[in-house]
Amino acid sequence: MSARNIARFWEWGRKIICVGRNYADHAMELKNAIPSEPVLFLKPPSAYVREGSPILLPFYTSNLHHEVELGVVIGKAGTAIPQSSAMDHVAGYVLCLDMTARDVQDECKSKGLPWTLAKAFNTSCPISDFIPKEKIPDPGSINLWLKVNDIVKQNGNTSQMIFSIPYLINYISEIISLEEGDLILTGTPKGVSSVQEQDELQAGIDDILTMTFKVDRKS
Ligand SMILES: O=C([O-])CC(=O)C(=O)O
Ligand SMILES: [Mg+2]
Repeated sequence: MSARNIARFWEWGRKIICVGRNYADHAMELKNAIPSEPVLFLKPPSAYVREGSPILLPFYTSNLHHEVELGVVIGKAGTAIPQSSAMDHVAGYVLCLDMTARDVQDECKSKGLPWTLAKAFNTSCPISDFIPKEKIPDPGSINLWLKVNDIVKQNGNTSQMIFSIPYLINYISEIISLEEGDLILTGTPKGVSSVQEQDELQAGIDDILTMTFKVDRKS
């Protein structure tokens, strides 16, 4: 058997830890308070979808939203990782979409229920190719954008994050040990909106990378 390749980390079946409300402008557009601690939730590895395969609309939503996010790929395991050495645990990055059934999430919020149905369904985590760490020397200052059918919906900069990547790695790893091949989704800037069957989503990071996904209904 050949050695495992971090550039195909999504095949390893490791955790996807998502941070919510990490950009004040997005927290405000959904009328949420600015958090004083990171808001965390999980997606299963079955949420991954790669370019060439569609994002499938769950049958139980009529308001599926896109959220473009920077994903941080963990390359070295650790528990209670100090902020000062947090970046040593990063292997690279991916561009991610945190697909969210917003109507279902709103219902979960009002009933005090977990967000699993809203956030963790099959194809709820489209990802780009792996970006080695060296290609993004300053992940705290890059532009993320997303277009639906060629119309710009999201355009934010990671400098707007409330909690930085080292802060998040320290905070998360105090609670949930990080393993090689885990992915952290770092939250979305403002501009989230509804997508429909047959829409085309294009997203990118500066001039580093773009990715394209189509929305479809399960046949
Ligand atoms: O659903 C939400 O608004 C929370 C979230 O994932 C984000 O802020 O990226
Ligand atoms: Mg999100």
